[in-house]
Amino acid sequence: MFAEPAIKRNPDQAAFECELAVIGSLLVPLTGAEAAGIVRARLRPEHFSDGALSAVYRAVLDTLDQRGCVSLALLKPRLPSDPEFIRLWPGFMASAAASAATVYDLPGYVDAVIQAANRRMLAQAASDTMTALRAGADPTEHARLLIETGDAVLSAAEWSRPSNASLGDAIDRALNDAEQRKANGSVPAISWGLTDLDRQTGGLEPGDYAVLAGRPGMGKTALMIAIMLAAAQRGSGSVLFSLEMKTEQIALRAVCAWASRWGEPIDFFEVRQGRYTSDEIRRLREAKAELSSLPVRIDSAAGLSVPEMTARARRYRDDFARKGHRLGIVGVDYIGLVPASGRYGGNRTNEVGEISAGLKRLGMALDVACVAASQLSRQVETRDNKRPMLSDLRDSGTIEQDADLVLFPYRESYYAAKELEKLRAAPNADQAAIMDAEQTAMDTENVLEVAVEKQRQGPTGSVRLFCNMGAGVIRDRAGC
Ligand SMILES: Nc1ncnc2c1ncn2[C@@H]1O[C@H](COP(=O)(O)OP(=O)(O)OP(=O)(O)O)[C@@H](O)[C@H]1O
Repeated sequence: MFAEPAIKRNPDQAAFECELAVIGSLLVPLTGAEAAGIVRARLRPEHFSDGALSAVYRAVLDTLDQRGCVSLALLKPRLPSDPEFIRLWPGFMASAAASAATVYDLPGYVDAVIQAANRRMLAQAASDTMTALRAGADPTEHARLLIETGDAVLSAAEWSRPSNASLGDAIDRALNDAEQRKANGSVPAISWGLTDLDRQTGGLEPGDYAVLAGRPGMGKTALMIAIMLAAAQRGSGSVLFSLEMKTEQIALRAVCAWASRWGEPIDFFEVRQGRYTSDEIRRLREAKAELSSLPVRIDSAAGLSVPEMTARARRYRDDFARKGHRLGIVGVDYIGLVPASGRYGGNRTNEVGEISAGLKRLGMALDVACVAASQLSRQVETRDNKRPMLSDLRDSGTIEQDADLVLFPYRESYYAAKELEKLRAAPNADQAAIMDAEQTAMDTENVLEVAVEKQRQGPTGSVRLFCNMGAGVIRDRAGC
């Protein structure tokens, strides 16, 4: 066994031997490329216990990619140039080649390397925290560090579920899903609770990241609440992280919307002012009883970061599971209020990119759909046609790339009402124009368009839903 200090500084001998076996497997002439396919998806250079090993791993993968095979001569230009490393690495490569894992055993070795990396990371965070706390450091800052580290460890454990990498198994799962849908009449894995939107998108899948983007007032929050409640009613537990509104405000909107689904609308603004009839309060109490039995949680803790949301969502998921429910949707209202890590020194585009990628990871790690609201810039309103376009997301970090689905809720009535106000306030009011505008405002009052502008797994298109913004109702138009 090769064990000189420049390569092997970490005391964890067993982990080091696994790292050696992994690198060795990539050096085997006939199966190196296959081994690379197995390790690449899960093992990152940082998982190795030593910078020199990370460099070797990276160099071997790059060489396999570009040349299709590895040899000491091909690797040499890609490796660290410090003299001690150069002296030791031929011996190290010989040891690695001698202890190579077979492609059959490789997943187990990869697990062991990741496990050891997580052990080191967690131990380091715990030891740094202890040292800092003993020296009087701010506990909240260190609690955040521990949550972030714990989240990274748990996410890695969830990513490493067996069989995810096998194409054959994945095809089986996809075909089984398709058969099940055929048998159940195309019931989606996670329904939006809105038939037309389900038809347009096929519903949501665990791991999907969907973004509801629009200007303020378009109905993003109302749509988010409607989706959460309807999904829960159809059996998918849902958690809404509301960074904008308090739980009580969301709850009032939810109960008014639920009580108003098919009857006379109950305006949440009026109820909040204490203005309601005895019939309305009776309907609200009935709606409350129904909603209380649904697996829905509203979490409005201020300033939650993505790792904090992930940690909390995991707890909600486990809590639901204990009660026999499955967490299906995690909603975030809205991305602009999620704090970033500070790594990008205030560069908001990069920060939004970090948050967006984190939300995609949250969905993948917890096997749930993540639905996040995002506010578009004023630029949308400088155009005659104020319907948003994908290019309006260009300033929003990598949202457009990260999202599996991008939906633009749009209410013509919002602009029609403004136009009417403007016409009425004009000094020489044009009566014909006012009548036209009144007609448009009336025709559009209960219409919410949702444009599906990006869908990774299907076509784009637009659906028209019924809305009553005062009551927060958003539902299918059927029966209107
Ligand atoms: N009683 C009411 N009658 C008509 N419209 C109403 C009523 N109450 C609220 N609204 C409208 O509903 C919209 C707010 O909906 P919602 O909060 O879902 O939008 P949003 O897109 O989330 O907005 P923001 O980004 O500002 O939070 C606003 O345009 C508001 O004017």
